[in-house]
Amino acid sequence: MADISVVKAKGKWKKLKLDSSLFPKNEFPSSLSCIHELTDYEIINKPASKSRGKSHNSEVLVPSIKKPGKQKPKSDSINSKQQKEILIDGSSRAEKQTANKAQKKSEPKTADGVDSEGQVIETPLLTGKKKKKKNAQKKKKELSTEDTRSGSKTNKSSTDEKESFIENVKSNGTGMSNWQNLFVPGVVLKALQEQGFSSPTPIQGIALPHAIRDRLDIVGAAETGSGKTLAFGIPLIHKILDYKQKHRLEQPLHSDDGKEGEEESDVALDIEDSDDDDDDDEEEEEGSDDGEKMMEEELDGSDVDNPPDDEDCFYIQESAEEEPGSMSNDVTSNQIELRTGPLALILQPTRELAIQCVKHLQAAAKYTDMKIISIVGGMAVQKQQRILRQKPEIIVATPGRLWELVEQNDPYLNHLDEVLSLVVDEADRMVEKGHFEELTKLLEIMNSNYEARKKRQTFLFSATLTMTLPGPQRTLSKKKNKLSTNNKLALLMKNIGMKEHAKVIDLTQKTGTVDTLTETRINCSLEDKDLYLYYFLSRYPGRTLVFTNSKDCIRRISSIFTLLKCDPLSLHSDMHQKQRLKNLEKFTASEKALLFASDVAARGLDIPNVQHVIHYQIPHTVETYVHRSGRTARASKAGLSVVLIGPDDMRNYKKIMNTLNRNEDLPGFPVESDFLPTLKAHLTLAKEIDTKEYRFNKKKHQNDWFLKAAREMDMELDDDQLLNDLGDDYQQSQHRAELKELRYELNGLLQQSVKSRHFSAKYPTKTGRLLTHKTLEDSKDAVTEVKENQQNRKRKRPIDVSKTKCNTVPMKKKQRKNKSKKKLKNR
Ligand SMILES: Nc1ncnc2c1ncn2[C@@H]1O[C@H](COP(=O)(O)OP(=O)(O)OP(=O)(O)O)[C@@H](O)[C@H]1O
Repeated sequence: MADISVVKAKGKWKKLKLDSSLFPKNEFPSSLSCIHELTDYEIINKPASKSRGKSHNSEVLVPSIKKPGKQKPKSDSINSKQQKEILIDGSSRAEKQTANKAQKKSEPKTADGVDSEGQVIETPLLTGKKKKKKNAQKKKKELSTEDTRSGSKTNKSSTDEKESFIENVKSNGTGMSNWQNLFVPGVVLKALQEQGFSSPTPIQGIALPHAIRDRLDIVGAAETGSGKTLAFGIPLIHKILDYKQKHRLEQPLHSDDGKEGEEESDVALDIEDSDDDDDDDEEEEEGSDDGEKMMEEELDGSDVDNPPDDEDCFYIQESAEEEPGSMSNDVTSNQIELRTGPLALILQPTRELAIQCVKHLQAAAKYTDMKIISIVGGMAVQKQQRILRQKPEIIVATPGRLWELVEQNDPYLNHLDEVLSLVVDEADRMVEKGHFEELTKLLEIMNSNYEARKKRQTFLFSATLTMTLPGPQRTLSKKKNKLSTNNKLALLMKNIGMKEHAKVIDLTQKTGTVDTLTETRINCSLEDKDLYLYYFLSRYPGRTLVFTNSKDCIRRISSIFTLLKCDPLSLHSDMHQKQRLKNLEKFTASEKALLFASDVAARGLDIPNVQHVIHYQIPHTVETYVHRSGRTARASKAGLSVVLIGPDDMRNYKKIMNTLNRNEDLPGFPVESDFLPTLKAHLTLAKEIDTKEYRFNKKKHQNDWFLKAAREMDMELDDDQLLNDLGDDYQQSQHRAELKELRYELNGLLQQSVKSRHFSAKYPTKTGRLLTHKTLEDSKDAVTEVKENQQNRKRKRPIDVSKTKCNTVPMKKKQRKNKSKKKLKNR
């Protein structure tokens, strides 16, 4: 084990002017905003302890910055505040204070000087005094209760953070500078820049420093499409890069193509040229030239025994710890590290989400050698076991399949309890039926390793997390369900081993949905739902996602709309995984694609530029409404949601609106009724064909099944009794001919353009133009149409919600009585 160098501080920390000449090749690290220099110190060499895992008090690590100029000796002892400033360099004063608080919070939970992950925390030795410790503990207690509370206070502070973040972004303008101070590794920044992510989203801007710099567990709630994946994904990548850097071993260089060397220099573009001046030859060539002394840090950073009880001392570990959040460029694949299991685990509720999450993370980790894979149901188990043998750093999994592999004693998954980071995405969904059991079993295994659990960083994210967590005005319809979900979530947070001082970031709005989403409704009878859907799809072609409450409904409307040449795709849980993914791909590929989906697609799916979401039936829960609607209007883009409200949907619709604090009814979607008769004719014909085909095929299918079963059992069937009557051959061919004719007729109708009914040869000339038939396609985009319609209505007369036919906001009893009295009078 390497010796430890102890630094005895003699001088003061002095702020240096930032100058690109301080860095090799004039590469000024974009994330750096300040450097302090220790003006005088003495290095005392101390032998390192042989025991690992022991606490070490208050190591303070020298920032890995090339020291320019000479150091002026000064006699003052080191000031703790100044030390901290160095370690959280690049952050604002407020951030520094937060960091200090966060440090204080984490101290008493673990051994002194080691944070919850067993990493060295930047607390000076001088805090050893009892009184100060007590104060710090008191403060920590206050802070942690404030943070973990999901009530208004936390919400308010998240809102404040959001406001100040938005202000910052505004004042910074566009450009990657908005990522500064968020401690994003340079390699990741480079990938983000390539993707055009010039600015972090609010959840990213707020979560990243807390996760990376403060190393806090995070409970995050933000609207759909707000970039939550990277809000937890970047800290994960950061942690793994950090880990790899600390645990690299020498490995024969890959001399074949020199690719890695190239990658390395690429990677160095945006990154701080820090302390990667290690023993590795290749890195010496590529790396920094300042000749600073570095050493490898031990796995948990706690290898220092008996630190001197000297207030002015701190340690330089041989690989000097970087400031929290900073990351060197030393992340290429010519290193291996001592690990036997994955470093991070992300749990997702659906297969599609897991696969999508892998894609997002792979894009962000493009310039690292990190392996990120998915373990999901519906794929061959053997194939997944093979992939696990490649030792991926990050596993994104659905609980069911992961548990199956754990049960089969997969050697790599035997080390699941050692992961450094754990994410439970869509956490409120994960505690629902179908996931909770496996999740609990997985957590039991993961938490069996107490030490690892203490070090682990945990993230719980969802767009509707705070709807499930108790809070003001978040009441859900069924109290029983609500309680059980709350209990489960509380249980999850406990079982998951989230730390007491987890940071709760709630950026969800009172209305539950994003500002860029336009929400509308169409009230209609049950039978007319198909007609309005057909109207919408024909008039506003664009990538449209239609949600239904049942698979049977998807099957029915799929076949009708196929006959109507709308080319629908479908997605539901009864489909084979391959077909599901294929359909998703097709939907993503075409700008005018139509997808009929069950709620398996409601959460998380990030399909670019979905223009419209239609709720064919109102969902059963408010969360589902929010998630379904959130498939459009993502990443600040505009989107439209239309709810088709039949009489049966009214109750749930009202409840959802109430839960989402809507004082007004959703605006009605403007429908030009002139087009409806023609569309109805198409639809009627399509339904007739569908019914006839369906009935015949069903009977035929049953007969085939019976005949096959009888053959297998060597039985003779009495045709008349058991088999459906399909008619004789002649009748059957007549039936087929009839269907063919109907199809021919329908196709003929579909080829004609749909015109408005009310056109006559007489027309008003005052307009100065000849009025012609309006065709169905003559329309603006749906969002513009809704907005213009709303403006026109406002101009004409103020909307009195209580008098509109489609009013769905619950009326008070008294109002209702008055209304019926008036009606009686009028009669
Ligand atoms: N900083 C950024 N700038 C621009 N786009 C971003 C940024 N971060 C993420 N995105 C993009 O925004 C989209 C939505 O991100 P993401 O899927 O993470 O949202 P989410 O909050 O998890 O949504 P949901 O709650 O629906 O799961 C993605 O296409 C992602 O690539």
